[in-house]
Amino acid sequence: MTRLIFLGPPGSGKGTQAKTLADGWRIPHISTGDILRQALKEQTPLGVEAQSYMDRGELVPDKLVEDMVAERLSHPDTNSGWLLDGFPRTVNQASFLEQLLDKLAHRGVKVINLEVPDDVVVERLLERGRKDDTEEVIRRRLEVYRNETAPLINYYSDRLILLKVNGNQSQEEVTDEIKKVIAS
Ligand SMILES: Nc1ncnc2c1ncn2[C@@H]1O[C@H](COP(=O)(O)OP(=O)(O)OP(=O)(O)O)[C@@H](O)[C@H]1O
Ligand SMILES: Nc1ncnc2c1ncn2[C@@H]1O[C@H](COP(=O)(O)O)[C@@H](O)[C@H]1O
Repeated sequence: MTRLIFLGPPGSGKGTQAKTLADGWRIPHISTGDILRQALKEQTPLGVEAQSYMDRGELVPDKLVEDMVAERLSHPDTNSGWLLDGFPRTVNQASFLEQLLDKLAHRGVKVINLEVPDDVVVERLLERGRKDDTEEVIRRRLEVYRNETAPLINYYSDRLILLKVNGNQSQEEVTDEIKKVIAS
């Protein structure tokens, strides 16, 4: 049973790796960013509320994403495992997730921390060209990452479930390293 949380700065390859592995293992890839972008496209109340935060590179309020993740993890397809990409992003969200997984009896979670230098992620994001991949918004997302999300490295390291992976190599090499570290 594989249950993985992907951590790492914007552009570190969380979505790329989570999608490849989820397709191969036939388990759900749960990306909070993708769910929010879909809600935005459909102009649901959630999407409308999230839009201004996303456009500015700010985090959407915890409660909104926590409800989304609780709803998604309640689907039966997650009983065969899951990959979480983009959640948690704050210590509050991590502590919410811990309690939720406890209630759902989802055990054996591991955290993959994709390590990629800042200059490399900026270059990748400018090339990706999503709506929030402008220089100004990227700068803000990196700042938010450092202030709000990076503390999760210690949070999960303290819980002895953090696995470091060099994200600054080819996509295939990163995938192989992830498979290796979770097996060891
Ligand atoms: N190992 C890699 N080498 C080079 N480019 C990569 C690698 N992995 C991903 N990319 C590219 O970098 C960009 C960012 O990757 P991806 O969207 O997976 O990152 P992310 O961590 O999910 O970002 P975000 O948190 O902003 O959604 C994409 O254009 C992707 O194709
Ligand atoms: N876990 C999250 N908490 C708050 N805001 C979030 C979260 N996940 C996504 N967001 C918002 O969506 C955009 C894009 O997310 P990506 O993971 O980069 O696709 C992010 O900047 C937040 O505004």
